[in-house]
Amino acid sequence: MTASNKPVVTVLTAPGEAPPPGIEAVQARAEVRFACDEQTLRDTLPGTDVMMVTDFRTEALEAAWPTADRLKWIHATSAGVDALMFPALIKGDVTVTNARGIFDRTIAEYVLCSILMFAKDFPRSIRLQLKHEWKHRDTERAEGKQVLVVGAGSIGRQIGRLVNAAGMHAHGIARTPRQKDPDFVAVHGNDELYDQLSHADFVVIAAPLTPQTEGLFDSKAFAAMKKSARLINIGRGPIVKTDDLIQALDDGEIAGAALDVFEEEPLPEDHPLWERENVIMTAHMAGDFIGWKRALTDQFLENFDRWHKGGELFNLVNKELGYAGS
Ligand SMILES: NC(=O)C1=CN([C@@H]2O[C@H](COP(=O)(O)OP(=O)(O)OC[C@H]3O[C@@H](n4cnc5c(N)ncnc54)[C@H](O)[C@@H]3O)[C@@H](O)[C@H]2O)C=CC1
Ligand SMILES: O=C(O)C(=O)COP(=O)(O)O
Repeated sequence: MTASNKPVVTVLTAPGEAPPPGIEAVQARAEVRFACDEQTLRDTLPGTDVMMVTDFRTEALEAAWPTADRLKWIHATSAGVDALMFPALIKGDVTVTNARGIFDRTIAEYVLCSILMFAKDFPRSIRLQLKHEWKHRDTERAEGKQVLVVGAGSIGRQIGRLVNAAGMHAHGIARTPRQKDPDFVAVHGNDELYDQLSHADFVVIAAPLTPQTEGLFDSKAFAAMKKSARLINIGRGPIVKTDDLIQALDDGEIAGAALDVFEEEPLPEDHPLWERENVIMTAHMAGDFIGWKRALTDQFLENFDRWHKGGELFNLVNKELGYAGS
Protein backbone atom coordinates (compact mmCIF):
# COMPACT_ATOMS: atom_id res chain seq x y z
CA MET A 1 0.00 0.00 0.00
CA THR A 2 1.10 3.62 -0.54
CA ALA A 3 1.08 6.45 2.00
CA SER A 4 -2.50 7.18 0.86
CA ASN A 5 -3.28 3.57 1.80
CA LYS A 6 -4.09 2.70 -1.81
CA PRO A 7 -2.84 -0.61 -3.15
CA VAL A 8 -0.26 -0.46 -5.93
CA VAL A 9 -1.08 -2.07 -9.28
CA THR A 10 1.61 -2.45 -11.94
CA VAL A 11 0.30 -2.89 -15.47
CA LEU A 12 2.73 -4.79 -17.69
CA THR A 13 2.21 -3.97 -21.37
CA ALA A 14 4.16 -4.35 -24.60
CA PRO A 15 6.55 -1.46 -25.30
CA GLY A 16 4.56 1.36 -26.92
CA GLU A 17 1.20 -0.30 -26.16
CA ALA A 18 -1.57 2.10 -25.13
CA PRO A 19 -2.84 1.79 -21.54
CA PRO A 20 -5.74 -0.69 -21.33
CA PRO A 21 -9.13 0.96 -22.03
CA GLY A 22 -11.02 1.55 -18.79
CA ILE A 23 -7.83 1.76 -16.69
CA GLU A 24 -9.15 5.03 -15.14
CA ALA A 25 -11.51 2.92 -13.05
CA VAL A 26 -8.50 1.06 -11.63
CA GLN A 27 -6.69 4.38 -11.12
CA ALA A 28 -9.63 5.53 -9.00
CA ARG A 29 -9.04 2.63 -6.61
CA ALA A 30 -5.27 2.12 -6.72
CA GLU A 31 -1.94 3.71 -7.51
CA VAL A 32 -1.34 2.44 -11.04
CA ARG A 33 2.17 2.12 -12.45
CA PHE A 34 3.10 1.07 -15.98
CA ALA A 35 5.98 -1.16 -17.05
CA CYS A 36 6.98 -2.56 -20.41
CA ASP A 37 10.45 -4.07 -19.97
CA GLU A 38 12.93 -5.30 -17.39
CA GLN A 39 14.16 -1.85 -16.35
CA THR A 40 10.70 -0.34 -15.89
CA LEU A 41 9.69 -3.49 -13.99
CA ARG A 42 12.67 -3.07 -11.65
CA ASP A 43 11.46 0.50 -11.02
CA THR A 44 7.79 -0.36 -10.47
CA LEU A 45 7.78 -3.79 -8.79
CA PRO A 46 9.11 -2.72 -5.36
CA GLY A 47 5.95 -1.92 -3.37
CA THR A 48 3.62 -3.42 -6.01
CA ASP A 49 0.73 -5.49 -4.58
CA VAL A 50 -0.96 -6.61 -7.79
CA MET A 51 0.05 -6.96 -11.43
CA MET A 52 -2.21 -6.81 -14.45
CA VAL A 53 -0.34 -8.39 -17.35
CA THR A 54 -1.61 -7.55 -20.83
CA ASP A 55 1.50 -8.66 -22.66
CA PHE A 56 3.75 -11.48 -21.60
CA ARG A 57 7.25 -10.06 -21.12
CA THR A 58 8.14 -13.26 -19.31
CA GLU A 59 11.93 -12.96 -19.59
CA ALA A 60 11.79 -9.39 -18.27
CA LEU A 61 9.44 -10.37 -15.46
CA GLU A 62 11.58 -13.35 -14.51
CA ALA A 63 14.71 -11.16 -14.47
CA ALA A 64 13.05 -8.45 -12.35
CA TRP A 65 11.27 -10.99 -10.11
CA PRO A 66 13.60 -10.59 -7.08
CA THR A 67 12.52 -6.92 -6.83
CA ALA A 68 8.87 -7.97 -6.28
CA ASP A 69 8.97 -7.53 -2.53
CA ARG A 70 5.23 -7.56 -1.74
CA LEU A 71 3.50 -8.90 -4.82
CA LYS A 72 0.50 -11.07 -4.00
CA TRP A 73 -1.41 -11.53 -7.20
CA ILE A 74 -0.87 -11.49 -10.99
CA HIS A 75 -3.87 -11.22 -13.29
CA ALA A 76 -3.27 -12.22 -16.93
CA THR A 77 -5.67 -10.60 -19.39
CA SER A 78 -5.78 -13.76 -21.52
CA ALA A 79 -7.25 -17.21 -21.03
CA GLY A 80 -4.00 -18.96 -21.97
CA VAL A 81 -1.17 -18.42 -19.47
CA ASP A 82 1.37 -20.73 -21.13
CA ALA A 83 3.65 -17.84 -22.10
CA LEU A 84 3.54 -16.28 -18.62
CA MET A 85 4.61 -19.09 -16.33
CA PHE A 86 8.21 -19.43 -15.14
CA PRO A 87 9.60 -21.63 -12.34
CA ALA A 88 9.81 -18.99 -9.58
CA LEU A 89 6.21 -17.92 -10.26
CA ILE A 90 4.96 -21.53 -10.32
CA LYS A 91 6.76 -22.44 -7.09
CA GLY A 92 6.15 -19.18 -5.21
CA ASP A 93 3.03 -18.06 -3.37
CA VAL A 94 1.92 -15.32 -5.78
CA THR A 95 -1.64 -16.08 -6.94
CA VAL A 96 -2.37 -16.12 -10.70
CA THR A 97 -5.77 -15.47 -12.29
CA ASN A 98 -6.74 -15.29 -15.95
CA ALA A 99 -9.38 -14.00 -18.38
CA ARG A 100 -11.34 -17.24 -18.53
CA GLY A 101 -14.85 -16.60 -19.84
CA ILE A 102 -14.36 -13.42 -21.86
CA PHE A 103 -13.69 -15.13 -25.20
CA ASP A 104 -15.92 -18.19 -24.81
CA ARG A 105 -18.90 -17.14 -26.88
CA THR A 106 -16.94 -15.44 -29.68
CA ILE A 107 -14.61 -18.39 -30.07
CA ALA A 108 -17.60 -20.74 -30.20
CA GLU A 109 -19.06 -18.53 -32.95
CA TYR A 110 -15.74 -18.73 -34.80
CA VAL A 111 -15.75 -22.54 -34.56
CA LEU A 112 -19.36 -22.81 -35.74
CA CYS A 113 -18.53 -20.43 -38.60
CA SER A 114 -15.51 -22.57 -39.61
CA ILE A 115 -17.57 -25.76 -39.57
CA LEU A 116 -20.26 -24.18 -41.74
CA MET A 117 -17.69 -22.67 -44.11
CA PHE A 118 -16.25 -26.13 -44.71
CA ALA A 119 -19.66 -27.77 -45.00
CA LYS A 120 -20.94 -25.15 -47.45
CA ASP A 121 -17.62 -25.01 -49.38
CA PHE A 122 -17.39 -21.24 -48.82
CA PRO A 123 -13.62 -20.90 -49.34
CA ARG A 124 -14.05 -22.26 -52.88
CA SER A 125 -17.09 -20.03 -53.53
CA ILE A 126 -15.06 -16.98 -52.51
CA ARG A 127 -12.22 -17.99 -54.83
CA LEU A 128 -14.70 -18.55 -57.68
CA GLN A 129 -16.42 -15.22 -57.00
CA LEU A 130 -13.10 -13.39 -57.29
CA LYS A 131 -12.74 -14.96 -60.77
CA HIS A 132 -16.41 -14.17 -61.71
CA GLU A 133 -16.90 -17.90 -62.20
CA TRP A 134 -20.36 -19.52 -61.86
CA LYS A 135 -19.87 -23.12 -60.74
CA HIS A 136 -22.66 -25.09 -59.09
CA ARG A 137 -21.78 -27.78 -56.53
CA ASP A 138 -23.69 -29.90 -54.01
CA THR A 139 -22.44 -29.24 -50.48
CA GLU A 140 -22.48 -31.09 -47.16
CA ARG A 141 -25.13 -31.06 -44.44
CA ALA A 142 -23.70 -30.03 -41.08
CA GLU A 143 -26.69 -31.53 -39.29
CA GLY A 144 -25.86 -34.86 -37.65
CA LYS A 145 -22.09 -34.42 -37.87
CA GLN A 146 -19.93 -35.40 -34.88
CA VAL A 147 -17.73 -32.71 -33.36
CA LEU A 148 -14.94 -33.60 -30.95
CA VAL A 149 -13.82 -30.76 -28.67
CA VAL A 150 -10.38 -31.51 -27.25
CA GLY A 151 -10.29 -29.38 -24.11
CA ALA A 152 -13.88 -29.37 -22.82
CA GLY A 153 -13.35 -26.34 -20.56
CA SER A 154 -14.93 -22.90 -20.51
CA ILE A 155 -14.50 -22.28 -24.26
CA GLY A 156 -15.08 -25.92 -25.15
CA ARG A 157 -18.42 -25.90 -23.35
CA GLN A 158 -19.68 -22.93 -25.40
CA ILE A 159 -18.55 -24.69 -28.56
CA GLY A 160 -20.51 -27.77 -27.47
CA ARG A 161 -23.57 -25.64 -26.86
CA LEU A 162 -23.50 -23.94 -30.27
CA VAL A 163 -22.76 -27.01 -32.37
CA ASN A 164 -25.45 -29.01 -30.55
CA ALA A 165 -27.93 -26.17 -31.18
CA ALA A 166 -27.07 -26.42 -34.88
CA GLY A 167 -28.02 -30.11 -34.92
CA MET A 168 -24.53 -31.61 -34.58
CA HIS A 169 -23.34 -33.93 -31.81
CA ALA A 170 -20.60 -32.57 -29.55
CA HIS A 171 -18.26 -34.89 -27.66
CA GLY A 172 -15.52 -33.60 -25.38
CA ILE A 173 -12.08 -34.66 -24.22
CA ALA A 174 -10.89 -33.37 -20.85
CA ARG A 175 -8.55 -34.46 -18.08
CA THR A 176 -11.56 -35.44 -15.98
CA PRO A 177 -14.13 -37.51 -17.93
CA ARG A 178 -17.83 -37.06 -17.14
CA GLN A 179 -20.76 -39.03 -18.54
CA LYS A 180 -23.49 -36.56 -17.64
CA ASP A 181 -22.76 -33.13 -19.07
CA PRO A 182 -25.39 -30.70 -20.37
CA ASP A 183 -23.20 -29.48 -23.25
CA PHE A 184 -21.74 -32.74 -24.56
CA VAL A 185 -23.04 -36.18 -25.48
CA ALA A 186 -20.15 -37.30 -23.25
CA VAL A 187 -16.84 -35.93 -22.02
CA HIS A 188 -14.15 -38.57 -22.43
CA GLY A 189 -10.78 -38.80 -20.75
CA ASN A 190 -7.43 -38.33 -22.51
CA ASP A 191 -7.01 -42.08 -22.81
CA GLU A 192 -9.91 -42.17 -25.29
CA LEU A 193 -8.47 -39.50 -27.60
CA TYR A 194 -7.47 -41.77 -30.51
CA ASP A 195 -10.71 -43.73 -30.41
CA GLN A 196 -12.76 -40.52 -30.36
CA LEU A 197 -10.67 -39.01 -33.16
CA SER A 198 -11.74 -41.88 -35.41
CA HIS A 199 -15.44 -40.96 -35.04
CA ALA A 200 -15.28 -37.18 -35.46
CA ASP A 201 -16.14 -35.15 -38.56
CA PHE A 202 -14.73 -31.99 -37.00
CA VAL A 203 -11.98 -31.98 -34.37
CA VAL A 204 -11.64 -28.76 -32.40
CA ILE A 205 -8.58 -28.02 -30.27
CA ALA A 206 -9.67 -25.84 -27.32
CA ALA A 207 -7.09 -27.06 -24.81
CA PRO A 208 -4.40 -25.04 -23.07
CA LEU A 209 -0.75 -25.42 -24.08
CA THR A 210 0.90 -27.58 -21.41
CA PRO A 211 3.68 -30.18 -21.48
CA GLN A 212 0.90 -32.78 -21.97
CA THR A 213 -0.74 -31.06 -24.96
CA GLU A 214 2.39 -29.80 -26.74
CA GLY A 215 2.70 -31.76 -30.01
CA LEU A 216 -0.42 -33.83 -29.19
CA PHE A 217 -1.61 -33.48 -32.77
CA ASP A 218 1.11 -35.31 -34.67
CA SER A 219 1.13 -37.82 -37.53
CA LYS A 220 -0.28 -40.50 -35.22
CA ALA A 221 -3.27 -38.32 -34.28
CA PHE A 222 -3.92 -37.37 -37.92
CA ALA A 223 -3.73 -41.05 -38.95
CA ALA A 224 -6.42 -41.79 -36.35
CA MET A 225 -8.77 -39.15 -37.83
CA LYS A 226 -11.29 -39.80 -40.63
CA LYS A 227 -9.96 -38.87 -44.07
CA SER A 228 -13.00 -36.60 -44.45
CA ALA A 229 -12.40 -34.83 -41.10
CA ARG A 230 -11.35 -31.22 -40.61
CA LEU A 231 -9.20 -29.88 -37.79
CA ILE A 232 -9.99 -26.53 -36.14
CA ASN A 233 -7.31 -25.11 -33.83
CA ILE A 234 -8.23 -22.15 -31.64
CA GLY A 235 -6.13 -23.34 -28.65
CA ARG A 236 -2.43 -22.80 -29.15
CA GLY A 237 -0.18 -23.38 -32.17
CA PRO A 238 2.37 -25.77 -30.60
CA ILE A 239 -0.40 -28.28 -29.74
CA VAL A 240 -0.18 -29.15 -33.46
CA LYS A 241 3.02 -30.31 -35.15
CA THR A 242 2.79 -28.11 -38.24
CA ASP A 243 5.01 -30.31 -40.44
CA ASP A 244 2.88 -33.35 -39.59
CA LEU A 245 -0.28 -31.36 -40.35
CA ILE A 246 1.02 -30.34 -43.77
CA GLN A 247 2.00 -33.95 -44.47
CA ALA A 248 -1.45 -35.17 -43.38
CA LEU A 249 -3.12 -32.62 -45.69
CA ASP A 250 -0.80 -33.64 -48.56
CA ASP A 251 -1.42 -37.34 -48.02
CA GLY A 252 -5.20 -36.92 -47.70
CA GLU A 253 -5.12 -38.23 -44.11
CA ILE A 254 -7.49 -35.36 -43.23
CA ALA A 255 -9.59 -33.11 -45.46
CA GLY A 256 -8.82 -29.61 -44.18
CA ALA A 257 -7.97 -27.30 -41.31
CA ALA A 258 -9.10 -23.96 -39.88
CA LEU A 259 -6.25 -22.41 -37.92
CA ASP A 260 -6.25 -19.33 -35.70
CA VAL A 261 -3.03 -20.11 -33.84
CA PHE A 262 0.36 -21.23 -35.11
CA GLU A 263 3.67 -22.55 -33.85
CA GLU A 264 5.21 -19.34 -35.17
CA GLU A 265 3.22 -16.08 -34.89
CA PRO A 266 2.96 -14.01 -36.98
CA LEU A 267 3.06 -16.75 -39.60
CA PRO A 268 5.93 -15.95 -42.03
CA GLU A 269 4.82 -14.65 -45.44
CA ASP A 270 6.40 -17.56 -47.28
CA HIS A 271 4.90 -20.27 -45.06
CA PRO A 272 3.50 -23.22 -47.09
CA LEU A 273 0.16 -23.10 -45.21
CA TRP A 274 -0.87 -19.80 -46.85
CA GLU A 275 -1.35 -21.31 -50.31
CA ARG A 276 -3.46 -24.33 -49.36
CA GLU A 277 -7.03 -24.36 -50.67
CA ASN A 278 -8.30 -26.64 -47.87
CA VAL A 279 -6.92 -24.43 -45.08
CA ILE A 280 -8.70 -21.42 -43.56
CA MET A 281 -6.41 -19.13 -41.58
CA THR A 282 -6.88 -16.17 -39.24
CA ALA A 283 -4.39 -14.10 -37.25
CA HIS A 284 -4.91 -15.25 -33.61
CA MET A 285 -8.19 -13.37 -33.42
CA ALA A 286 -10.83 -16.05 -32.94
CA GLY A 287 -12.01 -14.55 -29.66
CA ASP A 288 -11.39 -10.85 -30.25
CA PHE A 289 -14.64 -8.91 -30.54
CA ILE A 290 -15.20 -5.16 -30.69
CA GLY A 291 -14.71 -3.97 -27.10
CA TRP A 292 -12.73 -7.02 -25.88
CA LYS A 293 -9.95 -4.97 -24.31
CA ARG A 294 -12.42 -3.00 -22.22
CA ALA A 295 -14.14 -6.24 -21.21
CA LEU A 296 -10.77 -7.55 -20.00
CA THR A 297 -10.22 -4.49 -17.79
CA ASP A 298 -13.76 -4.74 -16.40
CA GLN A 299 -13.15 -8.39 -15.52
CA PHE A 300 -9.90 -7.47 -13.73
CA LEU A 301 -11.74 -4.73 -11.87
CA GLU A 302 -14.40 -7.15 -10.67
CA ASN A 303 -11.71 -9.43 -9.28
CA PHE A 304 -9.74 -6.45 -7.89
CA ASP A 305 -12.78 -5.29 -5.91
CA ARG A 306 -13.10 -8.76 -4.42
CA TRP A 307 -9.40 -8.81 -3.53
CA HIS A 308 -9.60 -5.34 -2.00
CA LYS A 309 -12.48 -6.43 0.22
CA GLY A 310 -10.58 -9.56 1.24
CA GLY A 311 -12.91 -11.82 -0.75
CA GLU A 312 -12.10 -14.86 -2.86
CA LEU A 313 -10.70 -14.32 -6.35
CA PHE A 314 -12.30 -16.03 -9.35
CA ASN A 315 -10.50 -17.60 -12.35
CA LEU A 316 -7.69 -18.94 -10.19
CA VAL A 317 -5.06 -20.64 -12.34
CA ASN A 318 -3.74 -23.97 -11.08
CA LYS A 319 -0.08 -23.02 -11.49
CA GLU A 320 1.15 -26.61 -11.66
CA LEU A 321 -1.37 -27.52 -14.37
CA GLY A 322 -1.19 -24.19 -16.22
CA TYR A 323 -4.89 -23.45 -16.62
CA ALA A 324 -7.95 -22.46 -14.58
CA GLY A 325 -10.61 -25.03 -15.55
CA SER A 326 -11.15 -28.57 -14.36
N1 LIG B 1 -7.40 -18.26 -30.19
C1 LIG B 1 -7.59 -17.40 -29.21
O1 LIG B 1 -7.64 -16.21 -29.45
C2 LIG B 1 -7.76 -17.89 -27.82
C3 LIG B 1 -7.26 -19.09 -27.41
N2 LIG B 1 -7.46 -19.53 -26.14
C4 LIG B 1 -6.89 -20.83 -25.74
O2 LIG B 1 -7.95 -21.68 -25.27
C5 LIG B 1 -7.49 -22.39 -24.13
C6 LIG B 1 -8.65 -22.92 -23.30
O3 LIG B 1 -9.26 -21.86 -22.61
P1 LIG B 1 -10.43 -22.13 -21.54
O4 LIG B 1 -11.52 -22.91 -22.14
O5 LIG B 1 -10.76 -20.82 -20.92
O6 LIG B 1 -9.65 -23.05 -20.48
P2 LIG B 1 -10.23 -23.89 -19.25
O7 LIG B 1 -9.17 -23.85 -18.23
O8 LIG B 1 -11.61 -23.49 -18.90
O9 LIG B 1 -10.35 -25.37 -19.85
C7 LIG B 1 -9.26 -26.12 -20.25
C8 LIG B 1 -9.77 -27.53 -20.54
O10 LIG B 1 -8.70 -28.26 -21.17
C9 LIG B 1 -8.69 -29.55 -20.62
N3 LIG B 1 -7.35 -30.13 -20.72
C10 LIG B 1 -6.24 -29.79 -20.04
N4 LIG B 1 -5.22 -30.60 -20.36
C11 LIG B 1 -5.71 -31.48 -21.26
C12 LIG B 1 -5.16 -32.56 -21.96
N5 LIG B 1 -3.88 -32.91 -21.77
N6 LIG B 1 -5.93 -33.25 -22.82
C13 LIG B 1 -7.23 -32.92 -22.99
N7 LIG B 1 -7.83 -31.88 -22.34
C14 LIG B 1 -7.08 -31.18 -21.50
C15 LIG B 1 -9.11 -29.37 -19.17
O11 LIG B 1 -9.60 -30.59 -18.65
C16 LIG B 1 -10.19 -28.31 -19.30
O12 LIG B 1 -11.43 -28.92 -19.53
C17 LIG B 1 -6.57 -21.38 -23.43
O13 LIG B 1 -5.64 -22.04 -22.58
C18 LIG B 1 -5.90 -20.69 -24.60
O14 LIG B 1 -4.71 -21.37 -24.95
C19 LIG B 1 -8.16 -18.78 -25.25
C20 LIG B 1 -8.69 -17.58 -25.59
C21 LIG B 1 -8.50 -17.02 -26.90
O1 LIG C 1 -6.84 -15.37 -24.16
C1 LIG C 1 -6.04 -16.02 -24.84
O2 LIG C 1 -5.42 -17.01 -24.44
C2 LIG C 1 -5.80 -15.61 -26.23
O3 LIG C 1 -5.16 -16.31 -26.97
C3 LIG C 1 -6.33 -14.31 -26.64
O4 LIG C 1 -5.37 -13.77 -27.47
P1 LIG C 1 -5.21 -12.21 -27.61
O5 LIG C 1 -5.61 -11.65 -26.31
O6 LIG C 1 -6.08 -11.88 -28.75
O7 LIG C 1 -3.75 -12.08 -27.89
